[in-house]
Amino acid sequence: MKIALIGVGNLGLSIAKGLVDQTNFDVEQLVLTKRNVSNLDGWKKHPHVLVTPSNIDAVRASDIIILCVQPSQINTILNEIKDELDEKRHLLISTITGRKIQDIADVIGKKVAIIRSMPNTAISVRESMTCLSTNANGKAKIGLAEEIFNAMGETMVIDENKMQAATVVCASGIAFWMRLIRATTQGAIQLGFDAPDAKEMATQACLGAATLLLESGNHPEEEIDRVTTPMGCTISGLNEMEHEGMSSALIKGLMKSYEKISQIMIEK
Ligand SMILES: NC(=O)C1=CN([C@@H]2O[C@H](COP(=O)(O)OP(=O)(O)OC[C@H]3O[C@@H](n4cnc5c(N)ncnc54)[C@H](OP(=O)(O)O)[C@@H]3O)[C@@H](O)[C@H]2O)C=CC1
Ligand SMILES: O=C(O)[C@@H]1CCC=N1
Repeated sequence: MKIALIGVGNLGLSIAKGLVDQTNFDVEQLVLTKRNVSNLDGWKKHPHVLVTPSNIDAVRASDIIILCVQPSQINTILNEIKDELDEKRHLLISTITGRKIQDIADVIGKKVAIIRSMPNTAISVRESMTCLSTNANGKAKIGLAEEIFNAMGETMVIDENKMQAATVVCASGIAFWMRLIRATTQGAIQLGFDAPDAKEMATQACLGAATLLLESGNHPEEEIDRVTTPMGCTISGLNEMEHEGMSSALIKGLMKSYEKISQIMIEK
């Protein structure tokens, strides 16, 4: 595959790392673009990676173009590359928050296959939960998008009208889970562990909980029931957390995050 990543910042670099580390398919060429490429020198040593500030060169050299710029930057890029886009050759994959497939199609003015994706930064370690949606023009290429993102984690094809919700749960979700792990680390330090040990304990406990659910298919409460000894320490801690509003705070945070995406959608 010949892939271009346009706008390699936080997410673009994570995808680049995931792509070069995955082994499911050959990346014949990977083109990375950003305006200031000085921090991408390390990438030049990769055999199939080309670094360039030219989005047009990237589109000419690639079949699959993954757009990773901020929402406010996307229209400039689309206007810059639209004349180079070929309806038969190119697949455009957007990672842009709050931008509909139709918004992109309207700027391009061509029937190029467009797929909207929502990966997260764990794509760098091939553990992303990536949601995908498409419209009629992109349907024939949804399998190709699944192949790409399945090599770097899990994928789920969803209706486009659920993409904002998926952004909050899966992409922002990385930050939310990080904060929970950090809070657990702080608690462990207060209980007497040094910071590195506390972080390792919190992180492995989190991985263990997630793996239990993934491998058993159980509901979280079923696994909680196995841990909570009657009159024991776990239920005491858990109930105190709920009295302090833990579940409520998380749900309210997800709703606030969702509200913000509606605002991003208006700010074109
Ligand atoms: N960060 C995340 O976890 C996730 C982000 N997203 C979405 O991905 C997109 C990118 O987010 P994120 O990576 O955090 O943002 P960043 O700001 O980190 O990255 C955007 C990159 O685009 C480059 N850029 C800006 N203008 C141009 C241009 N004209 N041509 C080429 N490159 C350009 C910038 O570099 P330079 O200034 O050098 O050009 C920058 O490195 C957003 O739309 C976001 O909503 C989606 C899921 C998760
Ligand atoms: O915070 C944001 O707006 C983007 C979308 C999801 C992750 N980062």
